[in-house]
Amino acid sequence: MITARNVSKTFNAGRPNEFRAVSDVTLSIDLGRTTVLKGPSGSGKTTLLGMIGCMSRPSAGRIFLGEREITSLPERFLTSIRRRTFGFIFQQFHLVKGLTVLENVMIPAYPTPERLGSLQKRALDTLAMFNLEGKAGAKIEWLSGGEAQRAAIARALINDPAIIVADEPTAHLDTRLSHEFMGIMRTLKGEGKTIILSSHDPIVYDSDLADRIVEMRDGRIVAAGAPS
Ligand SMILES: Nc1ncnc2c1ncn2[C@@H]1O[C@H](COP(=O)(O)OP(=O)(O)OP(=O)(O)O)[C@@H](O)[C@H]1O
Repeated sequence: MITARNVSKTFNAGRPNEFRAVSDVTLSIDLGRTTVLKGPSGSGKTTLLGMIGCMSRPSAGRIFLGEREITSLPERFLTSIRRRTFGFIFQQFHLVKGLTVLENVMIPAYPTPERLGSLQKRALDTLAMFNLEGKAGAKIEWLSGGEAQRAAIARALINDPAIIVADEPTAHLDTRLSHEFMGIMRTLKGEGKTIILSSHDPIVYDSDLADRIVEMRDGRIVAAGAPS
């Protein structure tokens, strides 16, 4: 279980533009289930996901991964937990132009003592899961929207994370690709992955994949429960 206890995040603290993006959030996320953070733009979903996924630290409150409190760990431990535990899929994919598809998929594995050949094989095997092995040597910007989406998912899976975090994953996808994305998430859930999605897209929050909907407004949780 992932637990957030009284978590807040304040940007620009002490300055005139101080802003509290997340306010006193307490939340438990079950492993092996799919949780959807739902709420309007600016409600704090990305900020909360970032803290849960060890990408940023709360200004107040504590986050636990199982029994282990991760909030106050030194940066190098946090980085190591993040890499081993979480796979991230971002709103605009954040694929790196100029690099090949294979290189993009390998990025989250670095730094690593693993031999390049072995890492490349793992990356190719991951791309093959998405029928992209033939595109491994292509520049990432040559891919179609659907291919780029699948490359982004492959990249999130390279370290075989237990938890997939996807921030507004369908925001830039058409309806067909959005459904395809949810199909891939369904397969990953079937393999036992924990999935945490943020979205204001009904294709995501109305999906039968969602076990729990957490609704946010102005940095706070206003409702949480099974989908109605
Ligand atoms: N680094 C930052 N500095 C200052 N304010 C920030 C920062 N990051 C986010 N915010 C503000 O915090 C609020 C919450 O942002 P956040 O990205 O978490 O919302 P969101 O619910 O994910 O929105 P969206 O659905 O548009 O992605 C917004 O008002 C945003 O402008």
